[in-house]
Amino acid sequence: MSPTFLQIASLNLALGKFCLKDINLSCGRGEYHVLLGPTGSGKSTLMKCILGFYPSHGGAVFLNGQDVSRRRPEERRIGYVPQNYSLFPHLDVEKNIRFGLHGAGGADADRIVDRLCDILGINGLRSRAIANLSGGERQKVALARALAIAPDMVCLDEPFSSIDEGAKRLLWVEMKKIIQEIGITAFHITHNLEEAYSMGERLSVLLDGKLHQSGPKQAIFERPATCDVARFLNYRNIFTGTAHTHSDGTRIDTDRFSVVVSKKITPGTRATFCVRQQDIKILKPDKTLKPALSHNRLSGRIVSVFPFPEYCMVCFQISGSPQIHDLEIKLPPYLRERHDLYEGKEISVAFWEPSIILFDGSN
Ligand SMILES: Nc1ncnc2c1ncn2[C@@H]1O[C@H](COP(=O)(O)OP(=O)(O)OP(=O)(O)O)[C@@H](O)[C@H]1O
Repeated sequence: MSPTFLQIASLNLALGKFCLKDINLSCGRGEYHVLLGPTGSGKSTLMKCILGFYPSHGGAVFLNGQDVSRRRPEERRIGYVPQNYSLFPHLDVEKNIRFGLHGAGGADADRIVDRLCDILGINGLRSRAIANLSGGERQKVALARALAIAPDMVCLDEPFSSIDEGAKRLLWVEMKKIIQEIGITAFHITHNLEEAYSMGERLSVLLDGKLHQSGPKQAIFERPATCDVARFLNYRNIFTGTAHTHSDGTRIDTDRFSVVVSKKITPGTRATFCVRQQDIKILKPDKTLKPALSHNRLSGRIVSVFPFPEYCMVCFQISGSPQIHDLEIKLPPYLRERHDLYEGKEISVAFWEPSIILFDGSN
């Protein structure tokens, strides 16, 4: 991570029944950081603490090493694009952007507005009324207004929520490029997993007012730290079982099956783990099993097959299990034909150890 620019230290806030609980988060200079969480998890509230709209009830916000917790919003030099953009409908595009300059005029102000209109590609919109702009155009005007103060950081609250799916993807790329070109730190909030993955360099996951995980995006998407993060990221196949000593590490017995992991876990403790859907292999009956797969092999039947265009989803029931299905397996579409997968077929599946994610607290 580049040198820290934003640091939130042990921040607490209570708003009615909702609380932000002991938030610790840092974001490097020039980093594009995405705060991810479901609706109502407290993302906007946390952003408003950074902006200085809410005083915290304990803890501090540092910008560039300075404690800004007692500074007013306008003293923090943060550009803000609110969720609905909050553009002024009675002013045209250019006047909206100039508003960001707090009424300053003169050659410097003209130069800033010209540059922002150039960078954002909105020169042609300068005299247009806000009411006649598309969602994407409004978003660029809101961004230009936020950038007019030459901030050190920009906070973007769900900037694509009112833009249709197709346009969104193009804007993800365009907006990130613009912000990187300007070279400022971005703090962006969303509940959209694809948006977070496409735009963020580092991510933080906020669930019910608590920060569960913060780090490089691959680490979060590939190794969620808690089962709540995993569930939010659409992970399936989450189980809890009891740990037992095993010659290769630990055997975890769930009520339906056992897995073996190399980590040593105190015998008798409960461990929660997940088996990644895309890492479960369907075994060919005639092939000898690779040793790496031999510990974690299960027999059963296919309960259903969903051939989606991008992948094939197979629901698998372990022999003798009382559940309708135990595992969801995600395969590339061509494997459906190769393995001749259909409802009711008896199959064996296996997974190697790296596809088993042990969650924090499994000691
Ligand atoms: N001023 C307030 N007084 C009392 N409760 C509040 C206040 N502001 C927000 N809340 C509550 O705090 C919780 C978090 O709200 P917040 O807007 O931060 O969530 P969010 O994660 O940004 O959600 P969304 O994605 O829907 O915008 C919600 O339950 C909300 O009702």
